[in-house]
Amino acid sequence: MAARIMNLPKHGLCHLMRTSALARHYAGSTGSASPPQFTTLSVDDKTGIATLTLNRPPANALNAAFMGEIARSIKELEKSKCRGLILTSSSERIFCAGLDLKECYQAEASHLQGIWVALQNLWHTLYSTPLITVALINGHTVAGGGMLALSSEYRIMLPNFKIGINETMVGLAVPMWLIDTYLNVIPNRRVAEWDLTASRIYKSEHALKAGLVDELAASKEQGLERAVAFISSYPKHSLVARAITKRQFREKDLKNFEDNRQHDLEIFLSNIQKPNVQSYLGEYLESLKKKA
Ligand SMILES: CCCCCC/C=C\CC(=O)SCCNC(=O)CCNC(=O)[C@H](O)C(C)(C)COP(=O)(O)OP(=O)(O)OC[C@H]1O[C@@H](n2cnc3c(N)ncnc32)[C@H](O)[C@@H]1OP(=O)(O)O
Repeated sequence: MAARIMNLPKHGLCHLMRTSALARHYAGSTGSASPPQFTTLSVDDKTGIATLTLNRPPANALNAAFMGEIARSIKELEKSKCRGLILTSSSERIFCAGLDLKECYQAEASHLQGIWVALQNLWHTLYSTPLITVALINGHTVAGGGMLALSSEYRIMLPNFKIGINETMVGLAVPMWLIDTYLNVIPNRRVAEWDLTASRIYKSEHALKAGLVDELAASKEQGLERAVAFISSYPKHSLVARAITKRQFREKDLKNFEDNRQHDLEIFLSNIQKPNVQSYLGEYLESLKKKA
């Protein structure tokens, strides 16, 4: 396999910017350059398929630097000759545990802004990319991790893991763009509403039945083979038309998001800083620690 590891540029978050300026500043921006810290990227030159491996132990929890790195890799791949992207994890247990809750607890408003804008940008970049995207979910994936999986076009999951969007359980409302993303996969509005209001978490086998994932694979190796097969099933001559068609399906959600980007940031900042949400976050973090 003709594979290469790419070094891609890094983010440069300025935590001192005011809310509105910040949202404007980061709209369409994924930051400036420096070597990757939390991901590895390999590209197979023969197939044009890239594999981006999330590597921020122990839980691939998303902080601003990590999210900026993922988004920048996607943007770089779009400029290259790549046709497809496989997202996977270096951990054998966790694909992604969502936002880094430790960084959301008792944090400065400017830090929270940086996290949320990075999440918005990552969602926008992944959801809108013309690349063929596959999430190879080789571990638990919840909340922001669920967002990564659901924003991809195809999901292959290993058995006995959990997937879902549990924001309400953490005391946070699910943003509209994430509801739209969920509906793109589970178009039954009643099921989607129930899942998201109840913070429903599916086991792999049930997620397959519900249509939340597309295939189960017995191992990561088998999952990678299936992901390559999925991406390769699109003939070369169809790629431009395919990308335009994908964009058309997702355009309304992307526009809704752009129209409400600032408002979405304000809602997050107001919710996450409420004393009851912060106090619940503290207890939740304690409960995660006690499990160990
Ligand atoms: C206002 C609008 C809000 C809209 C929100 C839209 C989008 C995103 C929001 C979010 O993402 S909120 C994040 C919510 N995430 C969670 O609730 C996940 C919590 N974690 C788990 O449920 C479990 O850890 C797991 C992912 C199911 C894995 O379970 P497992 O038993 O395998 O591992 P643990 O022992 O629980 O965890 C290992 C290790 O990782 C630390 N950790 C886990 N999750 C997080 C996290 N989200 N942030 C920071 N750290 C996390 C956990 O504390 C353990 O650490 P150590 O004790 O080993 O140091």
